[in-house]
Amino acid sequence: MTDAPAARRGIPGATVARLPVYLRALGALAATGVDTVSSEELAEAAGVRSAKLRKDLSYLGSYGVRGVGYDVVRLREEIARELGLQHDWAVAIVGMGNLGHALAAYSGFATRGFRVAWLVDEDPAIIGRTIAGLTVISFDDLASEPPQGVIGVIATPPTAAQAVADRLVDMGVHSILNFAPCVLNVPDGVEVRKVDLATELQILAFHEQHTREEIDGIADLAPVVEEPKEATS
Ligand SMILES: NC(=O)c1ccc[n+]([C@@H]2O[C@H](COP(=O)([O-])OP(=O)(O)OC[C@H]3O[C@@H](n4cnc5c(N)ncnc54)[C@H](O)[C@@H]3O)[C@@H](O)[C@H]2O)c1
Repeated sequence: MTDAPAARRGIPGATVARLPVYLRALGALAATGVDTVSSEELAEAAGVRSAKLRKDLSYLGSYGVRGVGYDVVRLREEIARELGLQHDWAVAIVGMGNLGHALAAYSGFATRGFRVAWLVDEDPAIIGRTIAGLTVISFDDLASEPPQGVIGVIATPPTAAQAVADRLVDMGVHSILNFAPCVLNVPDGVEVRKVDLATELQILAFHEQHTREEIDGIADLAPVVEEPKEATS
């Protein structure tokens, strides 16, 4: 089912972005006791077309068995291995305001193999506080023992985000998840992923506006039905 060397060859970014979706769908199937799944069933559970799913999984060297489908446990392992999820990753959250608090308390990171290990802020009123069982430290504290293989999460105001990214990169961080609404400049070899709920809402607003225009347009084109005249005598 798997050709491991093939899985090491270049996988398109869009495919990588869908692998966690397949993983989540497979997890849900496994939880209900499903052993094997067809590409059509898995594609439907993941919300993609089955041809796309098959193409994506072919990059991992997974082709399934004709007439049987994919072994759920095995495919989960293969995707998890490709994503580097066989071991826990430590996460440092920088900026312990509203968002930082919520992220630190989010149990979904731990269940997916991400251990929030450091909480960082610059505000002396916040440093030393305990949030979700961890003590908030300063950047200098973090820099005194630069963490290895850590994923940095930026939850500071945008005005501070570039300086925070620079400090994380100086410490050897190669992977950053940026929640601040700004573009970060980082050297080659550093991967930045951006989360921006406001942008997502703007895209939905666009969709909503055009849907309404279509509905209004259809209403304008609808034939006018004349009310029956009442008898006068
Ligand atoms: N991506 C999204 O969908 C989304 C959603 C909500 C908020 N945000 C963004 O997340 C960020 C945080 O929002 P919030 O509401 O938690 O803000 P907040 O003001 O409540 O918290 C910001 C925290 O960052 C700390 N901080 C500032 N500069 C710092 C630095 N140089 N080093 C370390 N810590 C520093 C502050 O002391 C504060 O505790 C903002 O940029 C906001 O726009 C993004």
